[in-house]
Amino acid sequence: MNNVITIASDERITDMYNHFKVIAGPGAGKTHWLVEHIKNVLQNATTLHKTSRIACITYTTIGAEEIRKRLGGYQDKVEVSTIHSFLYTNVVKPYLYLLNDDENGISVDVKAMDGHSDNVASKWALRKWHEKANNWHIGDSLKVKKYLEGLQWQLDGNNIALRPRPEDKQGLKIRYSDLPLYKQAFWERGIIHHEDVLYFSHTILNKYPIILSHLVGKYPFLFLDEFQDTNTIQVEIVKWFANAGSIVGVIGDPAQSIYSFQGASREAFVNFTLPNQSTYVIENNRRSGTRIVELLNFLRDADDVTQSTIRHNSVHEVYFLEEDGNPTQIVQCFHELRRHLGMDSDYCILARKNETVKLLRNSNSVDVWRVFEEADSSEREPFIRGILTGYKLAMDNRQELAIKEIVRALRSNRDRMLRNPFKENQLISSLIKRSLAVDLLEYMVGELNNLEDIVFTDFYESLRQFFEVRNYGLKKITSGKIKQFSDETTLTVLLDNLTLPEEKSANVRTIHKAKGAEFQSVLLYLTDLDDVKKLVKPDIDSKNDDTRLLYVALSRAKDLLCIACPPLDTQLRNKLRSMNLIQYTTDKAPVGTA
Ligand SMILES: Nc1ncnc2c1ncn2[C@@H]1O[C@H](COP(=O)(O)OP(=O)(O)OP(=O)(O)O)[C@@H](O)[C@H]1O
Repeated sequence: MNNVITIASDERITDMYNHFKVIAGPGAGKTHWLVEHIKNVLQNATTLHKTSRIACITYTTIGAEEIRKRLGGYQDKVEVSTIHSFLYTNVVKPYLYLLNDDENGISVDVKAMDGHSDNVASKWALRKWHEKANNWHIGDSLKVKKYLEGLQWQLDGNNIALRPRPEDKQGLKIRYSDLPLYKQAFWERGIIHHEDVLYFSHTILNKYPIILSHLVGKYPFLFLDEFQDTNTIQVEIVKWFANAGSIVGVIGDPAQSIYSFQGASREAFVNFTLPNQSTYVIENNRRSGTRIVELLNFLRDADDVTQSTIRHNSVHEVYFLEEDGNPTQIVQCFHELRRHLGMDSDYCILARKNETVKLLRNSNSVDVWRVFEEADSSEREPFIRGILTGYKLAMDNRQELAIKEIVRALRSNRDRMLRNPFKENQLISSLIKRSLAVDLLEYMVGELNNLEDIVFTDFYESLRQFFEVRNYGLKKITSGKIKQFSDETTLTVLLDNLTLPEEKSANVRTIHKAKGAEFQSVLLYLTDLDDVKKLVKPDIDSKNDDTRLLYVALSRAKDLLCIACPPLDTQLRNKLRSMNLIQYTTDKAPVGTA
């Protein structure tokens, strides 16, 4: 790489008024460096005034919490948030009304708007969409649901359009011109999805660039971590901030770009440049032991970045295990190895797909939440999903987010009347929603530990009583499919099958949910031989994310790394051995090391 300056993760840069890009591999200390850089700017920059702050954008809310914690006493002058939350607070919430009813054809109930949520094509939304688009003939509701939930805003020149992911098309004949009608159904209720935040922000800032001048005054510095996973709409917005006067700094690793399905690409990061930008590289890996770093370097052989380890005293081998149709045995084997090596600190088991995570968690193979939704006509499913997500977040020590989630589950219309599954004509204010949410969370944290084995009917009844004493009425479950479902389904099953959008303490996760995290021991659980082939013949710069996903997973390990593979042929097995990976078998002795 040309004109690149190598720095250490604890090194201060002197030209803090230039745009910058920091490129570094996993465990190099990017986040550590960013936190120190923010402190440096706060201490020394002359362009930060009383009312201005530094904006620090992270990819996840867990990432934001971590940075806030590390900033300690410095956090008052820093707004640390995800790009969605930053743009929602600073652009969408205050200015979205400007777009209503103009030639964009956008009509959002701004008053009922309360944050942004996942795009879930629930029954009412599907019904509304079919009604608006008059396309009842499109069958296969499961496929349609997946198609609509995967919709993304794509930037093409000056146009932004709503498009499906290629893998969701599955022969469905849906007119692209009908897609905005799906969004419209939500917007009319004041519901906007995460991806809509980007769309609205882009449209607002494009139409009213004067807002940018105001934002640049408020945020003279804008830093973005994990920028390799930024999509093209975000890239454009960030460039607008830079052109309008903010000092922009982006940090990332092209080899860890794993969100192509959301429109991110490693090229967008590699090619990202701003006028007079300084480019820095941090070379070492401070996280992982020697063998792990060797394997990581092998995977990114085609790249410019070769890491050296700092942790020379961590020299554990990298192991592989072959599965013979018994995942439980593999997991036991991994724990046995941890014990054998004295690894008693944290661990994580990583898999590519949600289904594998479910299998490893012994969860139900039937999608119980979908059955719930199908069985009910009073929209209990999103309500219960919301409050139980809140409960799980609280158990994950994320109280503030938990309360937000419950507040959102207490949906009301523009006249502030509670929606289903509450009875009609019950007025609620935002303040009461919040106090109800706090009470409900306390109640669930206190009670659910003892109640997990009860059937849903009983849990729902206890909820009904909870609200009744607070003068709010939930509809009763009396008969029909929902009654049968409620009598047959335990709360434990519902909780086990509820995956959080982000997880902080789960021991079994998808690779995407382990981004940025680190563990003493990692088991990467591969179910597909193609992944093993990618491991032995990696392509880190490829258009698809396959090799990079493996790379992200492997680089989460500090000391012990194990890879579980499906049954291998001799050639593949020998190839792994030639890469210095040690086979660990159920008879406990690592093959070839006894
Ligand atoms: N200068 C430093 N001094 C001491 N420890 C450091 C330093 N820099 C980083 N570390 C430690 O090294 C580990 C990796 O750092 P960090 O999480 O910042 O890496 P990263 O580059 O953001 O990694 P990834 O891209 O994999 O998320 C962490 O445990 C961090 O506390």
